[in-house]
Amino acid sequence: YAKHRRSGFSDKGAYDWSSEEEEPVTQAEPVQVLIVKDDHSFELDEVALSRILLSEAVRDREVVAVSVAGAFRKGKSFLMDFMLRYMYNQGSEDWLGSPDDPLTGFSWRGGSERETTGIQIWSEVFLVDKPDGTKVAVLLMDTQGTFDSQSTLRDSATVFALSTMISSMQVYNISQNVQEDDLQHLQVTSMIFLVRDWSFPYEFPYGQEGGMKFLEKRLKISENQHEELQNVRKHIHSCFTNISCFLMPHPGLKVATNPHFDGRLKEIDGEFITNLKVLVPWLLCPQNLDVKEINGNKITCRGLVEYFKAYIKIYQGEELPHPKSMLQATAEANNLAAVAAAKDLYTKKMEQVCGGDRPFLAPSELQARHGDLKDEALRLFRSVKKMGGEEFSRRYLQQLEAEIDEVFLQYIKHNDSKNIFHAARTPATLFVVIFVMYVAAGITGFVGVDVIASLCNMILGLALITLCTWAYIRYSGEYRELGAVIDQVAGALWDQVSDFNGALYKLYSAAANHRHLYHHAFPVPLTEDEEHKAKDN
Ligand SMILES: Nc1nc2c(ncn2[C@@H]2O[C@H](COP(=O)(O)OP(=O)(O)OP(=O)(O)O)[C@@H](O)[C@H]2O)c(=O)[nH]1
Ligand SMILES: [Mg+2]
Repeated sequence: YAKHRRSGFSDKGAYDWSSEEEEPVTQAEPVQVLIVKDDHSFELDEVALSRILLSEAVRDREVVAVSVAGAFRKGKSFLMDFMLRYMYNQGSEDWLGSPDDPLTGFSWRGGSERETTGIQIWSEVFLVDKPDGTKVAVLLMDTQGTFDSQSTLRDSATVFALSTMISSMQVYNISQNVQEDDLQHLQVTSMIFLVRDWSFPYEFPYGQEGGMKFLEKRLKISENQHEELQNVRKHIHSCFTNISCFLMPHPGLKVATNPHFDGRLKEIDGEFITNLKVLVPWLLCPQNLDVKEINGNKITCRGLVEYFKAYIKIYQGEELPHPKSMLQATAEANNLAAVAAAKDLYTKKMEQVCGGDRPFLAPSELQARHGDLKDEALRLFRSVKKMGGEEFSRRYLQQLEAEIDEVFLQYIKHNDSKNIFHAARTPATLFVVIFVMYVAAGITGFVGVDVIASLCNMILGLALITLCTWAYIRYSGEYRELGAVIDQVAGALWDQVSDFNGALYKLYSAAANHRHLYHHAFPVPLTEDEEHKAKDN
C-alpha cells in the first residue's frame, strides 16, 4: 500500500488505464487529516476527512474510532498495520498472513527520526457486524508520536488530546513500564495502556490479565502518596469509562535493530506473535468494538466530522484549551451533527418526492410535502439529545430552518423546470398574441380603421419574428441572453393575464400574515410557538 504509492491517486477511476501486468493497486491508503505545520499550527484537511467519513456507505453508521498514541518511535504504526491485517481478514483464523509478507499499511520504519506526523486515518472504513445485529463503522487512526525533537510539548499534547477525544478506543502505547509521567500526561473514551517490550513476565505475565493486575497496582491510591499523584489517579478514573492494560513482549533484536527488516513475520520473535494474536483480536473483535459516545449519544461518521471540526477549532488558539471551551465545542459539534442529520433526512425524502427524474408535482402539493418533511426534520433535530441547553440549540434550529428553506427553493426551481407548460409558456404567449392580433387586424380592417389594422399587423409580424428567433435560440443554444429576455417579456405578459392566480396568492399571503400577527398578539408557550413558526414557513 502506502510504501509504493504514497503519491498515488486514491480514485479508482484514475487508475483504469494502468497496464495489466502491474500488480493490482490497492485503493486504500493512509490519509493525512490533521496537519501540523512548521509554525506549530494545526490544520484539518476537511475535504479528505469528508471524502472518507461522508461516503454514502458509512456516513450514517455509528462509528468505532480506534487510535494508537504515545511516545514517538515505539512501534505504533507497526502495530496499526497488524490491526489492518486483522480488519482485512475478519473472522479468519490465520489473519496474520504468511511469514514472508512485508508489513504494509500506515508507513513505519526503523531509525531514530520520527515518521508519522499529525493524525492519519485509513481511507477504508470497515463495516463490521456486531453480535447484537448492529453494523458499525470502524475507523483506524494513527497519530504522531509525542516528545519527538521537532515538536513542542503543546503539539504533542494537542495531537494526543485530539485523538483521545475523537476515538472510542485509545491504545496508549508505552515503552517498558508505566511511569508517572505517562499518567500525568493523561490529564487531558476506553483507554488501553499497551506496554511494549515488557521485560518482567515473572512479575506480571504477558497479556491482558497480567496487564490489569499491573495497572491496578500502578493506579492504586495510597495514603502516603503525594497529593498530586493521588489526584492524577482519581482524575484518570473519572475520565475514561474503562481502563485496561496489556503487556507485550519485546519483538526481538531483528525488529529493533536490523535496518533492512521489512516487517515479515518470520523475523519476529514467536513470543511477540503469540501475544499479537491475542492482543489484536481482543482490541478489534466485533463484540469489543464500542461505538463512540458523547454525552450519551452514539456518534455516526457524519457526527464525527463535526466533532473533528469543532475540536480542532479550539486547539487553533494560542493557549491550551480551557475545559469550558472544550465543553462548548462539544455542545457546538453536538448541535451541528444534529443539524446535518436532520437536513439530510429532509433532502433524502424530498429527493423521493420531487428529485432527479421524478415527474412534475403540483406546486401546492410540493409545498405541502415540504411542510410535512420540514416538520419531520425539525422533530428529529429536537429529539436528539444535545448539550448546551435550549437557548444554545435554538440558534442551530434556526440555521436548520434556513438551510432547509434554501434547499426547498432549489427543489421549486427543479420542479418548475419539469413542467412542460412552463417550457411552453413563451411560445404559447406569442401564439396567443399572434392570434389576437390576427383577429383584431381582420376586424378593424373590415370595419375600416386601417391605422389600427396595420398596427395590429405590425405587432403580429414582430411576434412572429420573435417566435422564430426564440425557436432558433432554443434549438441551437446560441444567443441565450436574448432568449432569456424573450422569456422574461413573455413571462411578464403571461403573469398579467393570469391575474386570477395573483389574486389567489395575495389572499394566501394576507392570511399567513394575519396568522403571524395573531401569534404576536397572543404569544403561546415557546415550544408550540416554534411548531407554528415551522408550519408558517
Ligand atoms: N523495541 C520494539 N521495537 C518495535 C516494536 N514494534 C515495532 N518496533 C520497531 O520500532 C520501530 C519504529 O516503528 P514505527 O511503527 O514506525 O514507530 P512509531 O511509534 O509509529 O514512530 P513515529 O511514527 O515516529 O512516532 C521500527 O523499527 C519497528 O520495527 C516493539 O514492540 N518493540
Ligand atoms: Mg508512526
